[in-house]
Amino acid sequence: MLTTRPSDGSTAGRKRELGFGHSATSVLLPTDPAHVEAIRKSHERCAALGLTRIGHGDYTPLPRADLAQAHERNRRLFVHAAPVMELLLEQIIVSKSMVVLADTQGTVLHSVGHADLLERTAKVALAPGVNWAEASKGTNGMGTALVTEEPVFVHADEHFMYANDFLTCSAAPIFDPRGNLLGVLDVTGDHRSYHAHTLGLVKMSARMIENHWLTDDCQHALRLHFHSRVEFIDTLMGGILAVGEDGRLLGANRSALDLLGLSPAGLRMNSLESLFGLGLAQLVDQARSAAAGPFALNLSNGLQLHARLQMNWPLVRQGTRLQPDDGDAAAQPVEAAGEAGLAIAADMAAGVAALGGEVLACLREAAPLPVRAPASPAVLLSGTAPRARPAAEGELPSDLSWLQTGDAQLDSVVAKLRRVMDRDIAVLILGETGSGKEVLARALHQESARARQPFVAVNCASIPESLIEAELFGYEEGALSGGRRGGAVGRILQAHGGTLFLDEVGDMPAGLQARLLRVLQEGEVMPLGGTRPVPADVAVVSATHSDLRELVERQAFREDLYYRLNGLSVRLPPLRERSDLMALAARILRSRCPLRAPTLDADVAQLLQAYHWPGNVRQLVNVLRAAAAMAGDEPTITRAHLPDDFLEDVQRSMGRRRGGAGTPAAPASAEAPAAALPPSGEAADAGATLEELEMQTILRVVQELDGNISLASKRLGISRNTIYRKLRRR
Ligand SMILES: Nc1ncnc2c1ncn2[C@@H]1O[C@H](COP(=O)(O)OP(=O)(O)OP(=O)(O)O)[C@@H](O)[C@H]1O
Repeated sequence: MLTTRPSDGSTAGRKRELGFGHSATSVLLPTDPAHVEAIRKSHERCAALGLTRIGHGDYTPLPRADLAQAHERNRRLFVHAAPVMELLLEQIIVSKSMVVLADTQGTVLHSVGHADLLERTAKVALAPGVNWAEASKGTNGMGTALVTEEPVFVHADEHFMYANDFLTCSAAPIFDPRGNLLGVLDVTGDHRSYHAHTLGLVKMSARMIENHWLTDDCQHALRLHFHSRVEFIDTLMGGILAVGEDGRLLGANRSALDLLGLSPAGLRMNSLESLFGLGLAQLVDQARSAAAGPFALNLSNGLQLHARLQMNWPLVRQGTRLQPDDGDAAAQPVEAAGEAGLAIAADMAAGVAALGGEVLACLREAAPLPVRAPASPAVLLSGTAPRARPAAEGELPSDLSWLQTGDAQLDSVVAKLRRVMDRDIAVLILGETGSGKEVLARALHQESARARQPFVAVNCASIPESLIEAELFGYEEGALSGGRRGGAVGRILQAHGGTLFLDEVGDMPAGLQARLLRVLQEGEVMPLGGTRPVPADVAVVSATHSDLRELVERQAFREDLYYRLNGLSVRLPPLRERSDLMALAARILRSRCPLRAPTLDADVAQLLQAYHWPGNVRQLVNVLRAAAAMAGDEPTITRAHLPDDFLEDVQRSMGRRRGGAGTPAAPASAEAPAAALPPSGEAADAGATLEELEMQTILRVVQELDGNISLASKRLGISRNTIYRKLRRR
């Protein structure tokens, strides 16, 4: 523990006595004014949010279903990060620390470290599902790095809450090649395990994840690797630019932005021509004439860079354009396709060497007890990095056929979509909440020619109205008070080349509808505060549970936008109308327990088939996940394993059906759960409309659960967004 705590929480007097194992040693903490200022500002933010230093924060993990959704949303990040995290852990294994990955909301997605590494309490607090956003835990590595979007080190009493004084954290944000924040990587340990190089290792690891993301994203694009020093081209310090066949810049790693002095928004405004004064064909010619070696590139500011080109397909020249070879034997790949990016392990080994060979030695020496033997250099260099496990929950569709589990209505939806695919026809998906609209949109993207490009989902109902414009269109630096340095690329441009999924599109504010229409018609976006429109090539898929036509009639939705979005509309059937419930159930159980999925006993199967599923597939997923957990190692799920609230609901709806009383067994509205759950305690208002009954039920459940929207969403079988939206409209 720290021997002293400055009464004002300041970071002055930074030479602190730290107990290190049994032998106390003194450590010089960073005195960099920028660091001191960053911590001070973070404390100010926490105080402004009403947090107190004596507060403890809530360490309850997200409910399982919400965590599964977070895993699903961040599956790609996990796949790229997991092997890097294992290797990072190897480097710090002796330092009593955990390596943690959190999403942009600060929710822990994955953490690795040995059970003995941290005291149990801290280990539990770093478990998946716990939130470390600055707004909930005060100043801390993950939360503060997410707010500032800069790497940060938070040591001992630099944490805003005294409860976290015993920790030391080093965190670095992770960005995609277009500059969008993906999450944060962090090393947290007992404060006695402080080591000056940890932040360096974390930054390096975050860059490694970003480089692998870029290489994967742009594996069919041409990549320019460069640095001002030739020996650094293929190191973590090397810049990488991904270039499209037409010379457009598709993405860059952080080193490239640093070397070129560009922000992510600035990248979009530039091309090969504007940066290097060269077209793509000339660049390739230059690379070829340099034979196998690097070639020189001159920036307009006079700086000389050394570069090499890499692509995974041969190019042929067509006049001034280049295009993939269609069989011309004379066309040579600029470089052999075998090298699909640097191996992660080799990256780490090179990175450690770059940080200074003494790092590992220091970390090892500092440790009183090596917990696990570090990987041998042979393992580090051979490229046999630990493989990422597939995310435990939530399979993702690989294409449309993934959705064909035996329902004729679904088959017909898939057939229609295949007919319009890749034809620049906007698709509108209609369906009740939880029926799988986003899953269908993803499957469509995966099967389309745009599959290697981004799929960007925007939930128009969950973004506050004041932020949605900046979120969609992006902004230039200075255009937004409180905006980030360098501006931000909006969601539309993030989807460039890929698919933009507008969920709950009926909730888009009226003012924005006109701007969106212009983007769709003109194929370009003007970021807030921008002076030049930026081309945006996106396939648009939108979804809604509302009756858009009715919104148009009520003039709540623009008719011209409606027709623009509705090139083809398809209706996803609600689960109660589907004939493939058993096949879906089997899939969900398989994804939950891949090795030994339990089966359903006949009674449960009958019950599931008779139920009307107001929350659709989402509710089925929740019920089966809970039942599978209850069943544990038992091979069959019986009624006893089903959640109580679900059984009560089944009984209530069956009772209603038996009693008749004119109550439909299946809800009539898309947002139907309220119809399935009339208010308990007092009798429902006989004269109330279905909508009013629904609202009464939502309010009752939210009240019963002390305002816990996540639990209410599980109980009602509708998404949290839907609850928030309905409560807002009250
Ligand atoms: N065919 C399917 N197989 C397995 N799981 C599915 C399938 N379709 C949907 N799901 C699961 O059901 C849940 C809800 O799906 P999704 O988010 O796509 O619904 P939605 O209609 O977009 O919901 P909302 O209207 O609330 O946004 C997710 O957990 C998803 O993984």
